[in-house]
Amino acid sequence: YRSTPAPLPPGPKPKFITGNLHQLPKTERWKTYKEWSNTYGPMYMYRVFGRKVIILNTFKTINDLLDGRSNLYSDRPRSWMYTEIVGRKFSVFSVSSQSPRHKIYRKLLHSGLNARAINGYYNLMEQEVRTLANNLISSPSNFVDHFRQNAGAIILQLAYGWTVTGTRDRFVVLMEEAFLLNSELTAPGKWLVDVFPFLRFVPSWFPGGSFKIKAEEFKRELLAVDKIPFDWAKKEINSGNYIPSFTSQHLLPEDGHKLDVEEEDILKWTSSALYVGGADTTVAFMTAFIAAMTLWPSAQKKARQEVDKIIGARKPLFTDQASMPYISALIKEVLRWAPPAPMGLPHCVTQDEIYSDYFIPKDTIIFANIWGVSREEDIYPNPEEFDPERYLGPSPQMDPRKFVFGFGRRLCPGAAFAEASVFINVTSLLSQFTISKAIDTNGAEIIPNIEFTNTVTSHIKPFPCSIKPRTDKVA
Ligand code: HEM
Repeated sequence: YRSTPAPLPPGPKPKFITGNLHQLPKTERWKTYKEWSNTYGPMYMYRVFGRKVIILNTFKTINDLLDGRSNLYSDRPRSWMYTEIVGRKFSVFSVSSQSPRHKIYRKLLHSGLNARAINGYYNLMEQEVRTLANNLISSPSNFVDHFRQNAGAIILQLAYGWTVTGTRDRFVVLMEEAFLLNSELTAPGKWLVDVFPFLRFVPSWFPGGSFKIKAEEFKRELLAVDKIPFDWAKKEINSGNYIPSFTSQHLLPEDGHKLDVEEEDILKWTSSALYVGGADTTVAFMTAFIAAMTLWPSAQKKARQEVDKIIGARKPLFTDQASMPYISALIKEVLRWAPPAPMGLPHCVTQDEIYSDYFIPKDTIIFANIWGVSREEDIYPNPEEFDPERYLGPSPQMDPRKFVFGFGRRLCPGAAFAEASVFINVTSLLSQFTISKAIDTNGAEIIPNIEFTNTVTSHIKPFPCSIKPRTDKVA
């Protein structure tokens, strides 16, 4: 133990080798992390084997460090298994903030997701919301599958020019597998090689080396996710018969030059990041929207009044948002009430630091408890209550977009795109459907129990509700 210039942040007492692994919560971990802050304060540290992890639980600590000192706090943790052996080092989500690739990726993503680019996706979103509405009419209880198809169809067409057909679409299934693999691979404390890096030299047939066989499988499968859609798009583009997409726009640059191997690799990683970052999060949002509308009919009623007044029988346009304060507030409130990524993604600090009289060593993993901020009572009184009016009136509460999309140099590049796409979906669904509680066999309303999955993008687990075409409109 070397002496440190200031004490390390407080935290639960670690065990000798495994640290706090045995205490890590298995369900809705953000809730336990918020409870721990009652004991240890807004910033505390735990350990998993030798690795130090800090959880920031208040808007102030998060804003001071991840935004205020973003030049130091925007790295991602490296791990032997995930980033090195399975080879995810160059993925957009894992790339080091110190790698030149980080800036290149962000610039490229911005080119495909900025306000002007988003206008170009309007027809696609509009066409897909019609498919979504038809699917909801024919099988309303499968609403999550329909949201998945909707998000997948928009993003796969945007990224590769791929047209999704049905819920079991080949590429949608491929991408869904990637989510499962990624969450298995990144579970804390799962791989011994991250604790004892010398194990990477052990051959796969030797005791303790079998993880290498698993690693090869993961590598192959994850590579397929990035490569198969990209190679498909390339083939279409070369044939001359293709739907314009992010990939086609960059594979055929205006100056006519042919991409070299490195440029192609960059494009491949950014196209797949669009899907990985964009599909699951919008599904989580739309599911939470349905849950909120089921539980709070008065908010639904007010929102629908605004939709009927401003949009009436025509299609919603992006520009309508400016004249729909209640809908804008409702979208903010869904983001706050059920943040799609409640713990965000891990950040990592690139040098020794002091904050609030505590020492934060270089390479410490930092998580922002986004959900914790959404429940800070000083900022959001009565935080479990879904109430869009928080953001209206003379003294509005803080806009949750300040924290649900992440921080510093890692801020979500898809935020504006996500908002545009959920705006079209939310207004269209409110204008065409009534969402209410399901009725049990005795004719009583079922109050859904809201529970979230413990994953990076957290989804509300299946719950009963009723989604019906509005009786006052023609289905
Ligand atoms: C409601 C929807 C969304 C939410 C709540 C959300 C939230 C987040 C959060 C919390 C992060 C981590 C930021 C950090 O590390 O501090 C992130 C990163 C990212 N998001 Fe989103 N996101 C959403 C939609 C999208 C969409 C639609 C796309 C693309 C089409 C996208 C692409 C990405 C990418 C590529 C990153 C990685 C950025 C990096 O590591 O540099 N996201 N998002």
